[in-house]
Amino acid sequence: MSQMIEVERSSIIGCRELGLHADYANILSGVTLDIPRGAVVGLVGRNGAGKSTLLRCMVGLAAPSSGVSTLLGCPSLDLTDAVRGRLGYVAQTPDLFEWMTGYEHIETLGRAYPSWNQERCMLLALRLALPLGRPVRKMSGGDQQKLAVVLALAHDPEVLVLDEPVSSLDPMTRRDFMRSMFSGHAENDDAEPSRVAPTIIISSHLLNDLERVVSHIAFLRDGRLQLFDTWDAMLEHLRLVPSGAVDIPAAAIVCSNRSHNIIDTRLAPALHDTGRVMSLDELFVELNS
Ligand SMILES: Nc1ncnc2c1ncn2[C@@H]1O[C@H](COP(=O)(O)OP(=O)(O)OP(=O)(O)O)[C@@H](O)[C@H]1O
Repeated sequence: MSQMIEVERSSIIGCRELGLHADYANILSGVTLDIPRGAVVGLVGRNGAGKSTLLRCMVGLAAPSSGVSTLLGCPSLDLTDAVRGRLGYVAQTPDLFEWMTGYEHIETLGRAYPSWNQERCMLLALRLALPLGRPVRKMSGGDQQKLAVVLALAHDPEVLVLDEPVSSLDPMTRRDFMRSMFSGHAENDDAEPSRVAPTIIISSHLLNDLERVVSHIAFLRDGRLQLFDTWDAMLEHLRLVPSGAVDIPAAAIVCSNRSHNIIDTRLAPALHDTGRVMSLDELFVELNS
């Protein structure tokens, strides 16, 4: 069957009807989304929802059973070296060499990327207090995670795909880390004013951290994209309404559980002042109850 499925030209990452079937289960089903340039997308969902699998499809490390994914206009399964050079990817388990020190990783990767920014790399490592002289096997899990992200950021990628990059970090380090990672975006652009902000997709269960830095949120449930929009639009238009409180047009119901409905007031403007705004944490719980 032809794979000629149109992807938005302006999208940095585009997925069309992406499906992945393995071990008699649908891990991904019909995932369609377009990530615009400069977006910071938080990819969230319960354990096993398919986040890592979707990210792996986006960067060409997993082959979908159906549909197509593109990155910087190139089919993900057939990325050119030039496109790979514009991508930074950090897997859930850091992809490092146990016997090599941080310095040796920096030296080796620095030689591989023409756009390597040694100054930025060392600055990030310093800010994050990375013990670069230690072999990876003697680093803590958090330091290994930090090193993997510093290495992914150091060639100034246009696209960053990060799979739970901060799960092992303590709250202080996480705050510093998020600042370093998102410098160039929104309020952080005073840190490196001349830098063009990369497009970022980041999966994480740390919703309070995400809420502060994302432009968009993608909710994945059981391999399906449940909701994808800007976080501002979700705050502006989504409301939590107790079941039975008011008559809601069916089209405006995003999701219902036993006690509540989540409604999109763009489809029911009369209900704009009904119900209440949710934090990302609350929205996550309601969408997954
Ligand atoms: N290679 C594979 N073969 C078969 N099943 C797989 C494979 N990789 C992942 N899965 C299954 O696919 C589902 C989605 O896994 P995935 O790791 O993408 O979820 P996730 O949302 O990233 O989870 P977590 O939040 O726990 O990291 C899980 O049920 C997992 O067991």
